[in-house]
Amino acid sequence: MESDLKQQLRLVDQELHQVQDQIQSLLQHQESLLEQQAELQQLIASCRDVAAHDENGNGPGASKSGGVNWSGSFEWDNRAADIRLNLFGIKSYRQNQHEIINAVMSGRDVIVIMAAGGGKSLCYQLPAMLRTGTALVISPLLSLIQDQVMGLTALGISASMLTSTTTKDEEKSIYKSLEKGEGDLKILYVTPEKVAKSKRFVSKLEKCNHGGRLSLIAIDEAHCCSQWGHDFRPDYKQLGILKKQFPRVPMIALTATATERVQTDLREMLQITRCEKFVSTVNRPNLFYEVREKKANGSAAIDDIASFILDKYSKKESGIVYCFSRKECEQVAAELRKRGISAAHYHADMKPETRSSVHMRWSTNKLQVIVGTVAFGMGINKPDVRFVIHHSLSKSLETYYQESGRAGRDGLPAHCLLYFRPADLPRQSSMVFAEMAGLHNLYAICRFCQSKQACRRAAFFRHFGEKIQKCNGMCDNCAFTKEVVDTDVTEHARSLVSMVKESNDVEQKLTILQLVEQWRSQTKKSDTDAQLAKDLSKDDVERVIVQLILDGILKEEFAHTAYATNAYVALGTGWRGLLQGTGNRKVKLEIVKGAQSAKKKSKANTAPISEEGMTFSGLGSALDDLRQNLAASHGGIFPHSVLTSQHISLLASQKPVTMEELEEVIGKRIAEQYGNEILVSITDYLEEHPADTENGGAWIAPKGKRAAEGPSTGQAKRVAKAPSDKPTKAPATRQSKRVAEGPAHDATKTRSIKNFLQKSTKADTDVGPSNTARSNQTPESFGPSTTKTPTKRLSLPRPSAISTPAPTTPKEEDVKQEAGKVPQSECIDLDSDSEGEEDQPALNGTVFKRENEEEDVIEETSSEEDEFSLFKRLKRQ
Ligand SMILES: Nc1ncnc2c1ncn2[C@@H]1O[C@H](COP(=O)(O)OP(=O)(O)OP(=O)(O)O)[C@@H](O)[C@H]1O
Repeated sequence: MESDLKQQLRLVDQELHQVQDQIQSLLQHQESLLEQQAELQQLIASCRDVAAHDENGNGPGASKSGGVNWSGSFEWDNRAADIRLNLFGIKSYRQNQHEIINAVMSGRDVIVIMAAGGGKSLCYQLPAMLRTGTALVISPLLSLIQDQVMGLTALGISASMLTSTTTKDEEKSIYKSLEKGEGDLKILYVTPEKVAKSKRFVSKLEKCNHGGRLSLIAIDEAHCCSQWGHDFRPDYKQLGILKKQFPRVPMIALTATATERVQTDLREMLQITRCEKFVSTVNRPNLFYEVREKKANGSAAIDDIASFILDKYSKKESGIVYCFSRKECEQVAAELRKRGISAAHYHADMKPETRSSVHMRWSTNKLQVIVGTVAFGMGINKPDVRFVIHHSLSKSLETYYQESGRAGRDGLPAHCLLYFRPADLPRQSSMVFAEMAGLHNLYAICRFCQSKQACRRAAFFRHFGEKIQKCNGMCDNCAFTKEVVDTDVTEHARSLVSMVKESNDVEQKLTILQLVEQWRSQTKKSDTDAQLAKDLSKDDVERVIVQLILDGILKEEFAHTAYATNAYVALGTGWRGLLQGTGNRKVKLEIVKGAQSAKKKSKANTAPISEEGMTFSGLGSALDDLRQNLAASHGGIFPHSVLTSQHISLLASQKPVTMEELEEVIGKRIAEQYGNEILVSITDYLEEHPADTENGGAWIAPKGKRAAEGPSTGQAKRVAKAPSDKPTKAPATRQSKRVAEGPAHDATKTRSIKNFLQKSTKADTDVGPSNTARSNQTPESFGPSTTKTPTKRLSLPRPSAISTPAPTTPKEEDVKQEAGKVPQSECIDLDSDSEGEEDQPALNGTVFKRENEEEDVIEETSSEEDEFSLFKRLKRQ
């Protein structure tokens, strides 16, 4: 009787398992359908936009909504143009900026989706300058806030922040300004916590609004509102109260990426359901995407990374290497240092002083590479990051887009390199499986990595629901020719799945790596299957297993211990179909045979320029030196706060030689601050290179490679279109024409400019026309008054000119000190040919310590508060 019942129970259990599998599979299917639905809706919306654009004859960013053509003329146009050029130093608007500014100025709520480096800040900073009162900006990280406030202060804009680092006196004066309108505070930055937790602050805001002085509210990194976004912050959820309290104040929510679902969340949470939406392309044409197979041997993998950096970035161009765990960061940084690269680790488990110092050294180009966990993320404002390397897989395509997108924010060529090894999958999956759609997102990036043929860029377009655009050879699969064989591995797959079934039947759990080992050793011994083992390398077997997981034939299962989560392989929903051969189910694997070579250039295809480093040449290089020196002598501000790379490119091509000409390129404010030095640098250069009509000193890719299209400057385009490896001729600007006409003419001209400068400097010192403006500036903003000696040739050493690493430089010593901090006991054996065994128990599964990145990020946010004063102090030193 009892045995009958037990038999029945077993049957019910079995059926329950099957039902659960089916539910799981249906849920996955539902998830993927929802995703497709969102993507299709977005595609339909963008088709409508294109149709509207065609009808109206407006540009792609033009937006006409509710009868308003945001690209049209508005009463503030002239004032806006004046502030744009003369205050912000920006010559023309980029896609959508003008329209967004018009919508905000018209009092509308707006969602802005614009890629990293696209120019989101201008969209709220410019209206903040145009409108009366104070703009409130909510930003998630102190480091971001601090950079923005410093940048604005350097431009002479009254900007402050209210954070835990604000002194009582500063707070008092900010509150007075909000309450009574004292002072002229134009932009106030706060973290979301301030809005969510400080009643006092909200009541001051109410007073500010009551007095008609709350000009607008900007929510930066707005994707943090949504649980569907990649960086959810609970405090962002509270921001809905702002619209409730201040319904008439325009709100602008900005983010680099937001799927349709995230956008819906944003609208609802911020209570701006009737807002205008401006979506710019996610395309970053200057980024070259590449996925490489990561070698199983840890040391060989680092060798690969090191030679990539040393070969292509020998001028110490900045880069980031992302790692999975803190321990891995320390080890990889130490190994890179051993290979002659100036690198330091960065993660949440470091003293605030050390973290701040690493960040500072990297920001000021004294350290080439930061090796960080994803905790080193959102706060990065450095525009000239030339490469982002992922030593380990990201957790989704979206996070990869964000993390790799920290490269090339200045619009110049940069390289995004991801090292993928299928055996890295369980490390990530054991971290994300509990997240909503965690596995679904992780498997999407695995598919991206497993593919040897599909365009990487197209994967991003599809993911973000955007129409596919040309890649122009800017990813490995489009740039390189390789023989990819679509290999039928159905038999191998069957054999692997049988093995999983057998072990599951006896309740034995297998990790991916254990399955690989067991399968290889058993098939080698088998009379019938020995050939199967010979067909595939160990790496290929790992790839087949991951492919089976991606196809739902196998699945991952997770088991918890007190300290870790273990990932195992189990039977997925499709295993029966494969084993029974129903539906002619085939399993295919893309296998690359032989070496890859660069594809022949097609009409659209440029050379993979990011294969090479990028640097300025000629006058561009002289101006690059100058901005480094000026930044250092002006209280250690960032070089791009003096001149952006776009400015340098324009100056190098247009070669202005009078203050008026210079103002046309960089605007009055920057010209007022640094104009004399810039003109001296240009005239000196022209004097020394009278025949320099070539290239104009724009950025060049060394070793004769062509540069990709840079930021939206005419010069960038011209360089990109150069038909040969020869440097491109400068456009026929006034100056280049003049130079071409004869050096004698120019020499006279440059001498007279020098005379003029000498005179004007003297006048400056005596009565100082530009002193009036400067007298209002804080010493910290503008530093020592180097503008007083413009005629003296600036010949300070060029920081970036330090070529090969010299072990005795203080910089290297710093780095060695960092190395000394890595406890030996924590170092993995990089020579072992292990499958990540350093993190695994001997027998029973893949164990990963819970050093997850979320923890890192949270820690960073809190400890960054403490770091701020340190950061400021270090910056001043
Ligand atoms: N219209 C423009 N023309 C030239 N440069 C511009 C323009 N608009 C903005 N920039 C410059 O582009 C750079 C990036 O701008 P910004 O920091 O606003 O980007 P972002 O969209 O906020 O990027 P991220 O999401 O990475 O923070 C800045 O140096 C900014 O001065």
